[in-house]
Amino acid sequence: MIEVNQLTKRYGDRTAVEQLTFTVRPGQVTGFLGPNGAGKTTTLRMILGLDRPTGGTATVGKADFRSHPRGLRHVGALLDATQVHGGRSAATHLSALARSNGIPARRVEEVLQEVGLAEAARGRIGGFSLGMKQRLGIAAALLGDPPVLMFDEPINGMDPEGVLWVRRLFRRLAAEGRTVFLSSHLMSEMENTADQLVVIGRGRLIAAESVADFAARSTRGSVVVGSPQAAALAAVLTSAGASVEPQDMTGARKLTVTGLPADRIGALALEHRIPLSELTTRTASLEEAFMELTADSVEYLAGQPR
Ligand SMILES: Nc1ncnc2c1ncn2[C@@H]1O[C@H](COP(=O)(O)OP(=O)(O)OP(=O)(O)O)[C@@H](O)[C@H]1O
Repeated sequence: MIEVNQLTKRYGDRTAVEQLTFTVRPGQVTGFLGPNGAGKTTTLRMILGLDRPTGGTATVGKADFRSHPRGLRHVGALLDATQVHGGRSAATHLSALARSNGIPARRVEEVLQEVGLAEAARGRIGGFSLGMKQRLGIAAALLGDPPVLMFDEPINGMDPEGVLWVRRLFRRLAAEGRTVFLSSHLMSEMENTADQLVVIGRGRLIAAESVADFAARSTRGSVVVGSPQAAALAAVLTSAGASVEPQDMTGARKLTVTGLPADRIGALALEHRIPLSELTTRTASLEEAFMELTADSVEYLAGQPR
């Protein structure tokens, strides 16, 4: 369990994290989402005791992380996969970590196997791809067999096979009863991986709820309607209170309608003797829900100075 309470971090007059409060529970994968610069890494660093909060607290298993002498047995974390000594081998790197954390040496081989680096274990880390470095960082996090695991953007640089592997690994770790907390700036990465979401924007909490609840909060369901008489249909629907847009630049025969349900649109078309070629309800995707809820907190919007 990770508990964050009123956590705040300021750098001079810049506020990176503002009064964040949330709980990350065991037995589930929790996604930590926010646009670039939202404060995810800063929050993870404070939970790990690597940065000192300006205010508030972050505890792991009821204890401040710094009070645990054998850190890696308690929390495994991957923050920046590129921050490893390039001259060492993966095996040497992990062996050093195992020694300094009082972890049996046999765990090194076990985690190397687990992350698929057994073959590459004796080669220099300097020659590793980003995806391999991510695997090595995950191996280090798993080394102490900890009940709590935190990963900052773990999927960056991974190929599709690696993404699939890492998703299965996170699901399995959660099924074993561990607390699994993953950051990402992409909702699509969380859609198939996470049970719960903590969403932040500009350092503030936007949502802390299940993936399903988060998706349901997006109000923007719409209906796609196709008709050979799209212009006449648009006029009818608009006068019935809907808002109507052509579905794409070329699709003069297809409309995206919000504000009226599909059955009402069908009834109106029948009433006005307008034939329909399509009538499809679209629920907003998780990605759309995320963009909608964080729209006010994106730091850098293309083409729109703030
Ligand atoms: N050491 C620091 N000194 C000054 N400002 C900082 C420092 N670290 C982070 N910040 C600022 O705090 C804010 C939050 O940064 P952080 O790296 O935590 O965001 P993030 O959500 O992890 O973003 P990304 O997805 O881009 O990695 C940013 O505006 C960043 O510029």
